[in-house]
Amino acid sequence: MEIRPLSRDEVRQIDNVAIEQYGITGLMLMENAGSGAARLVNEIAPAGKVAILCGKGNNAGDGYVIARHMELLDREVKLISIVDTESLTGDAKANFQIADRSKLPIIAAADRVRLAQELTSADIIVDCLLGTGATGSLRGLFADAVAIANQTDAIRIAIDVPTGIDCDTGQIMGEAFCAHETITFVAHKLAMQIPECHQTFGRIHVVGIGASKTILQRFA
Ligand SMILES: NC(=O)C1=CN([C@@H]2O[C@H](COP(=O)(O)OP(=O)(O)OC[C@H]3O[C@@H](n4cnc5c(N)ncnc54)[C@H](O)[C@@H]3O)[C@@H](O)[C@H]2O)[C@H](O)CC1
Ligand SMILES: [K+]
Repeated sequence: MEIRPLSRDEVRQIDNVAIEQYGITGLMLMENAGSGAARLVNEIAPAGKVAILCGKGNNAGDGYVIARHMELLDREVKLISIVDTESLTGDAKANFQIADRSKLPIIAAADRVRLAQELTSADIIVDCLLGTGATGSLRGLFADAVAIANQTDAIRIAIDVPTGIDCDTGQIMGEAFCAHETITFVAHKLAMQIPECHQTFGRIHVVGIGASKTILQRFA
């Protein structure tokens, strides 16, 4: 089903309708998002060590789901959290806990040096730092993580939206994760129509998250 490019607010509406009116839970949406993204990462880059950079919100939550499914695909994967995992909440916290209890490697990278160490050894870097919830210029280690990732020769795959670019306006908030591939959920985002942004998004793939046709029809 072809959906026109959506704004962050429209994507949020889909989430809210799915959860509040249809009884689809946020965890179901995140599981669909993460498992679909994991399969696509495996297709795009079928070999090599995968490092998943995680921030604080549900984009990070996707990363914890992606890691679990990458391991099931027999891939070598590690998670790098640039925030204190104690600060995670909601569905992101739930999937962090599942990943942690599943003994998936989760590294707390609290500074640039550790980030650089962990990222230079990765063949594929998956950006789960910020998604549609990003606001303003990148703060703290978020800017460092993007800069370091951009300097590696790893394959860079952004989840939902590359960190550092506004998904509606295409404005770059400091520096943006320069993705070779972007795996976005439900539909293209408005900024993906802006020619100048194409080098930040790279090749774009759309993954459904289980919101039913009746929900999506309003945006067809
Ligand atoms: N329907 C869907 O498409 C689904 C999308 N999913 C994923 O959820 C994210 C959106 O999650 P949200 O928690 O709203 O936002 P983020 O993960 O982007 O994080 C926001 C979080 O990060 C901090 N923050 C915001 N701006 C900055 C900044 N400039 N510098 C540093 N830190 C920042 C702040 O703490 C915010 O709370 C979406 O993109 C998808 O990946 C769901 O998984 C499933 C349904
Ligand atoms: K991202």
